[in-house]
Amino acid sequence: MDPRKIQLPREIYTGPGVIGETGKICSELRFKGRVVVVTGPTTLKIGGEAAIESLQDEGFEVDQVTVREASMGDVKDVQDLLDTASLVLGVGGGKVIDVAKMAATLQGIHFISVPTAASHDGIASPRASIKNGEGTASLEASSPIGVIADTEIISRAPFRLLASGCADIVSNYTAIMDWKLAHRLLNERYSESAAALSLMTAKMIIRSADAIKEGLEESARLVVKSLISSGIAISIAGSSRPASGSEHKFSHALDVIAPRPALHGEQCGVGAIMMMHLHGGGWQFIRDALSKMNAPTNAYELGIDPEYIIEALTTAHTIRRERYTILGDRGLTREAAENLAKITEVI
Ligand SMILES: NC(=O)c1ccc[n+]([C@@H]2O[C@H](COP(=O)([O-])OP(=O)(O)OC[C@H]3O[C@@H](n4cnc5c(N)ncnc54)[C@H](O)[C@@H]3O)[C@@H](O)[C@H]2O)c1
Ligand SMILES: O=P(O)(O)OC[C@@H](O)CO
Ligand SMILES: [Zn+2]
Repeated sequence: MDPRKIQLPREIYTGPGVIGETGKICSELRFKGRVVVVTGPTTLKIGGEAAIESLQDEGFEVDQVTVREASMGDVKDVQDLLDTASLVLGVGGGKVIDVAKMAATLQGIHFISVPTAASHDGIASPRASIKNGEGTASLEASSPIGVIADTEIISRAPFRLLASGCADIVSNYTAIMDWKLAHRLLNERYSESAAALSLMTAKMIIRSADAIKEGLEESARLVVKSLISSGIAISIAGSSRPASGSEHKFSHALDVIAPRPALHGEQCGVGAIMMMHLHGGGWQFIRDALSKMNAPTNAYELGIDPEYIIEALTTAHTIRRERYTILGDRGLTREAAENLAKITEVI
């Protein structure tokens, strides 16, 4: 990505009921004709139908497609439908948004992000995490031209998804520490402003932990804005560095190894506890913050066998090798991984 360029969403709507204005918003953004709405199996009913109805009321011709995973195959399936489309909308969780975002990028048309859960910070980011043969690749994509975050829908999502989004933001702490380390050791390009925004977002969500309650529209709005802010830090940096370091390597490793991975943000939060200890920082601070948000803090709460935690710790350094972190080039030995997970009470 060109370090001189910062690509951001043009319009961001956050509030109860905004999904009912999807058609009007797309018209005001000067789109017309045929659009494609990408949803997940469950999010078609949760938000897709309302968005489609609003688009049709505004005179758009709408096609809908359902995706189940965030693989290159899913991206291609969506892209094959985009020939005469002027716009793609992704209505769902992180995987749906990433597939819609990547398909629009490859097709060279605009994308609007319509999150139905506040579970990840890909809502407004210019990245797409797409599964390839070995695992998950963080691909450069175009930022959404618009975000339509209906906080009424998001507040009704399972609270676990909201807590996962909070954990994804808390994990910015160790991502920034890894980025600083790589800047000092390897003179990697570092953006003070992106780092400051990312860290401020994490500090803010921790300070607001008591206000993040199940079923509250205000809580959904607070977390959505933080996730968008984290995605904007990624835009400013031109990479996911402000929000993805060794804790994300651990999560991506778990996605490959664990038979039943937990949610992305949940895994990154537990990864941040352990990586904070590796950085010599206060892991209890991270653990207590996650606990306050009812996000998982250990293997048991992730529903993942300790053996997979240890194995993911010993292989995490092999994920995206070019991104230097506290794991170094050789990663953790098995003994060191076991010690780390025990000291931080993850296993
Ligand atoms: N591109 C980026 O910058 C970025 C950033 C963070 C995460 N990600 C990616 O996002 C994915 C994680 O996203 P996720 O945690 O949302 O997982 P996900 O996309 O698998 O969604 C989790 C589940 O929540 C359900 N869901 C969504 N909204 C709902 C609602 N309102 N009510 C009930 N169920 C609802 C979905 O149907 C799905 O079953 C990972 O693939 C991760 O790599 C990408
Ligand atoms: O680049 P990756 O590691 O997919 O990270 C993006 C996002 O998960 C940061 O919260
Ligand atoms: Zn993340």
